[in-house]
Amino acid sequence: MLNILIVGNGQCGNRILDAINREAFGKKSRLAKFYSQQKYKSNVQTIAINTAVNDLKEMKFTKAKDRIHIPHLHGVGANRNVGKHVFEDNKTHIMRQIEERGNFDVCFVITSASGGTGSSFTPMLVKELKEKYDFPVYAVVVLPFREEGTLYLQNAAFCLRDIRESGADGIILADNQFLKQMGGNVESAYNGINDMVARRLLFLLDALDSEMMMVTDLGDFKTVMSGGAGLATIGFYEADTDMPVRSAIQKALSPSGLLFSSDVYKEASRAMVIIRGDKERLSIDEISTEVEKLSSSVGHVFKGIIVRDGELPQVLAVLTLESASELENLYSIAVDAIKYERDKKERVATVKDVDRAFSQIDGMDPSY
Ligand SMILES: Nc1nc2c(ncn2[C@@H]2O[C@H](COP(=O)(O)OP(=O)(O)OP(=O)(O)O)[C@@H](O)[C@H]2O)c(=O)[nH]1
Repeated sequence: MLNILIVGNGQCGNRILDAINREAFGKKSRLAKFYSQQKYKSNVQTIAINTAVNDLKEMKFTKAKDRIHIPHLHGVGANRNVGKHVFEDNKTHIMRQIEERGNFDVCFVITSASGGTGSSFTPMLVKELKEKYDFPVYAVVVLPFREEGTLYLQNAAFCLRDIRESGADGIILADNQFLKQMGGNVESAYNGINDMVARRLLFLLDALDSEMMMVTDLGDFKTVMSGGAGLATIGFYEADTDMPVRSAIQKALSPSGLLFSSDVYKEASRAMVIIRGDKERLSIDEISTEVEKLSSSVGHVFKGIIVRDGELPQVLAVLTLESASELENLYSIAVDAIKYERDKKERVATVKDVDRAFSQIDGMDPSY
């Protein structure tokens, strides 16, 4: 049995963590977690960390003892410098909370790249974890909608770089911009995206701790994640009643199945494909053909098959990327955003008009 730690930092990280707990505890009741066992096979510990107490209160499926409030106003207002200071001041407290939960085989830290709290806490937390423990730590990072503004874009660019430099064993990307077709308004898009990420992570955890017909395990996952440029994405698809497993694999690998835009046949470096379902529906020939097609363009593909009676075929693909053209696009607009913010700051520093206006009343008092 694997011991797994999942940390959700900041609002986005908290919400995805809550979606994971909802799936794991069953959706029936808000109070299900108090009465029923979680559905994880592994020993999974979840911790939500945030500076904004309201974000923590909003969580419905994560136990109160698993929500750690780091007091700082109502968040750090997308300012990563403030966030870094707040983490540093509270590092001992945060690390003690983790230590108290025991030993782990693997850890996932979930965050948005673009806010203040999660994006600054995550690289620092990963660094602390890597210095203290020897289990692998993977960051699950949500990229912003491109129209969300210059501060979010520049945060995303610096956050990703910081996470890579933190010693993380890999970064799994999910992109709000790419996934925004999930829902009509922002809230339902968020919920849809959070559910997608939660479902994929739970499937992965299940697969890493399963008795499989063909086995993939944590060791294989580590090998996949260590390939490429340290960046990865996850694809998933559940077949309809009549869909052959071959089509489900193709769909999981196609843009509509992925969390981050990529042509995996061109950009992937290593992969792990796990197929789960009723034995009758899992044609070994079809599976082998599709996996060979992928391995002929990406190199090594680990293959896992989990037999579950009565289940429709579901396919999960973890893919590390050796190049990511979409990330290059993001960085090129982030550079414009950084320049824009810098120029604005310089302008504000040199423009004295407002000071001049105020100085006109220096030494005067209001008369009533
Ligand atoms: N997918 C998804 N993205 C979210 C969600 N909530 C916020 N985001 C995205 O996260 C980014 C903002 O980061 P947050 O996680 O809200 O910020 P934070 O880490 O709490 O930091 P501060 O609020 O600045 O202290 C934006 O790009 C949002 O689009 C969510 O529930 N799901």
